[in-house]
Amino acid sequence: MHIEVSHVAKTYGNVQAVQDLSFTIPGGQIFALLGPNGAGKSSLIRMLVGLTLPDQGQISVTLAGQQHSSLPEGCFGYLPEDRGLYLDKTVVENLQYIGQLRGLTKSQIAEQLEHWLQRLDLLDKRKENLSKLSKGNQQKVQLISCLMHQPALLILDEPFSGLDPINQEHVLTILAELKAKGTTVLLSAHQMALVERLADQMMLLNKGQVVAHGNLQQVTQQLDPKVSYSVRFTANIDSAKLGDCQSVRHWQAQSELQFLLELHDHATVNQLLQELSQLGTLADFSRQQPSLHDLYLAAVQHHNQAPDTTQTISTQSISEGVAA
Ligand SMILES: Nc1ncnc2c1ncn2[C@@H]1O[C@H](COP(=O)(O)OP(=O)(O)OP(=O)(O)O)[C@@H](O)[C@H]1O
Repeated sequence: MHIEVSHVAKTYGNVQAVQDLSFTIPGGQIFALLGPNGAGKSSLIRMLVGLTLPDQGQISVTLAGQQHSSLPEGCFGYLPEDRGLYLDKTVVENLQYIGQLRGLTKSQIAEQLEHWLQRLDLLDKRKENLSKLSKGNQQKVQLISCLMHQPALLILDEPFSGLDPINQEHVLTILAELKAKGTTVLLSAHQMALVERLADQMMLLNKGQVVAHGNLQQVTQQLDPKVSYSVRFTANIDSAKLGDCQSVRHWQAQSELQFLLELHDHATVNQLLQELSQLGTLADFSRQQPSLHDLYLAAVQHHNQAPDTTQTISTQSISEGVAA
């Protein structure tokens, strides 16, 4: 299994939902699409599963040595954004029906049901109508419906949405186990902290464009993290004097005593400490590493403000706006 997406674009009316996207998913990888609402994640997924066609570009899928222009029926499990099970049927009825559609035998269905209902803590809900289940439990049933036929590829549109932290961890573990068995996974998500623990590749989208793409290290680099330093003084200082420090490029007050500082490129931490100690007694000093989540928020904000959004922000600073 190998998926190649080449210069794919999709427009709805005057909305460019997906703009010239290219990427490759080698078999056995977990590939995550991230991005704010309307970034184009679901539009891309719908093209991949063949629900819509790209306006431009190609999708090529290599499966067992054969090339296809879309995903062959039956080789993948798809969790759609609009969940599609029968609310007036029980959990078991829904899953039996899906299993039959997938060509599983009765005993295979029974085996899969036993395994997954137990795994996802749904055994006691098996005879309940879906309409009686919480959103999170409905989501878990929907997930089982994608897993029952043990597909080589899983395409999951927001698999973590509606799940509590414990169930998010459950799903994370299940996906990691499936990957270990060779399953390829393409998922979209908003939960960056979860995805960064799981994904081999991440593609961060905004307005249908790539903001950053690669493994965690590459994506972090592309988002151009600026290291900053947090300092807390034991007593009030004349904060205006922070702007006079030779080593300080930007500063921002976090409280009366605490400040966030960014260094000039040529400045050293020693120089900073010396200058700060002349302003007051330091109670605390630490290096701040922004999380991927924070970097991403800043990058999307920057991308949205840029007059020409066909440029990616990968080489631009994400730390503007902190008044000196
Ligand atoms: N069928 C459609 N008809 C018209 N516009 C659409 C259609 N599907 C998507 N769009 C538009 O395309 C853009 C991308 O939407 P898409 O659903 O792909 O984003 P998304 O990243 O999946 O967002 P979310 O995180 O909210 O699910 C949005 O502006 C959306 O309004």
